[in-house]
Amino acid sequence: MPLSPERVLDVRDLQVSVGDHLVAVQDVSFQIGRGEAVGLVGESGSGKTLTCRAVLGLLPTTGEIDHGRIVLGDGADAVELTGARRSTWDQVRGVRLGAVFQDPASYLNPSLTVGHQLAEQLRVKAGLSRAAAHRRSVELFTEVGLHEPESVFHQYPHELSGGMLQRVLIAISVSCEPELLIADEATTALDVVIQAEILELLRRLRETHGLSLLLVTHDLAVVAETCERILVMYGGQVVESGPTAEVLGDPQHPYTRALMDVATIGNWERRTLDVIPGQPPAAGERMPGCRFAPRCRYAAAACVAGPVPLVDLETEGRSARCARLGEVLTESALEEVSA
Ligand SMILES: Nc1ncnc2c1ncn2[C@@H]1O[C@H](COP(=O)(O)OP(=O)(O)OP(=O)(O)O)[C@@H](O)[C@H]1O
Repeated sequence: MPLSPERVLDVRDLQVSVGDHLVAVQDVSFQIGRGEAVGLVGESGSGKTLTCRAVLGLLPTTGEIDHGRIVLGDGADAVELTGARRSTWDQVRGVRLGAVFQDPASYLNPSLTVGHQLAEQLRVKAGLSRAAAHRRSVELFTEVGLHEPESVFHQYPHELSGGMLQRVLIAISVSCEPELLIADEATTALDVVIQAEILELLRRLRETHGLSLLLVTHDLAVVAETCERILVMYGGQVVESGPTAEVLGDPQHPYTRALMDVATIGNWERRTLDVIPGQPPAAGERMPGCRFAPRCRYAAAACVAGPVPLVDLETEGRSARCARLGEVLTESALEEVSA
């Protein structure tokens, strides 16, 4: 899909703490262009969900943005979301920003029909009349692939399967034509066939609605198929980013390489890199240098001496946070290690 230079999201220098001022997301910056799909990957606990929730203004009660800027839209439509008031969130969330999560049932009211919940959103957020909201709801249910949409309209969440509920939630999320849809592990709990259908639906919605997508997943294959760009997070930081094909074709950070190795041996269900000894750092864990160093087979003194910045690479749009950039992931170094 051709990219427009127009931005729908600009996140700069984001830091998020949880609990007793434990820093869980640190120094995170990225942009999403109009119509662009960006994949956010990393092990469990790497800060993907907190990053998304910071953008959505839905941090847990113990979570807060310490600093950084989150701007939705560009030019005259730009809105600063950090520190936004409730009235701003009412105009943004569910309208310009949509979201779907892993467990759709918990985002729906069990005592109201799914049609009522979508129609209500259209009435409140898009100002449609009762009759128009009903008509549009049925159209949207059809568009997201729900068969017999009129009868689905009158069903309650417990009467629908996980895949159907996710379709309902997607219909609700795109009902007000948002600029950006955040999908946080939206297909993780589904079986592979339904997962593929939902991903196909997201791809189609991108085309028909001009949606931008921030897709959080632990599945690199999904990112490879769906996203133009990838952000790899580790220990609360972005460690590598760039065009998906280039990053996955020639990773520059040992962590990205490790993720790819794990993906290749089909170990992702366990969602830890147990092929590499050690655990990822916990939120708030202070480390002077690279947060991956204790688990990195290439770690040297330079890696733990001090903070390692995210550095722009020669290839446009690529960056990586490694003290030994260009030194360790060369063909010869890899051969040496695997020998
Ligand atoms: N409400 C909370 N209270 C305390 N710590 C939290 C809270 N939410 C997240 N954390 C911690 O912050 C860090 C980042 O968590 P986050 O949920 O963003 O990771 P993630 O990459 O989305 O993981 P997963 O793939 O498991 O969802 C983790 O160390 C996690 O334990």
